[in-house]
Amino acid sequence: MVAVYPGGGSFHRVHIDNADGDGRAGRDFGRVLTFIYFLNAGWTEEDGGALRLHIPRACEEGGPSSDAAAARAAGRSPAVDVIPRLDTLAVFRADRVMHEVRPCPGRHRYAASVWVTCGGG
Ligand SMILES: O=C(O)CCC(=O)C(=O)O
Ligand SMILES: [Fe+2]
Repeated sequence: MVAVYPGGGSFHRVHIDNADGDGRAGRDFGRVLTFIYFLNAGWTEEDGGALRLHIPRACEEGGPSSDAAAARAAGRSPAVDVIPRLDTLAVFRADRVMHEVRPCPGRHRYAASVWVTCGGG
């Protein structure tokens, strides 16, 4: 799927791509992995539209980083922002990683998404 955010503050609220875990109950097509390839030449942090990945607690096993611990202590979930520059590929667990698209104030933002599925459907 290719998606365009047309500027004007467009965004995508916090969500998960497969809310049904491994998809066996048939929701969200059993998505287990998300690949997002960004198509925006010359995009900078100032253009907004970051893909914000909220780090699940399971990824902190073996010792949370001090950044993650500080974020949780402040009542926030630790997160990583991916700037949607041309030729950047983001890959994450579709059934575990909450994420969002931060507001795009000006430019059109393009991204191609592919989901790997397992069961479900
Ligand atoms: O374009 C992006 O960075 C993410 C889009 C997304 O989360 C989705 O389509 O489910
Ligand atoms: Fe998503």
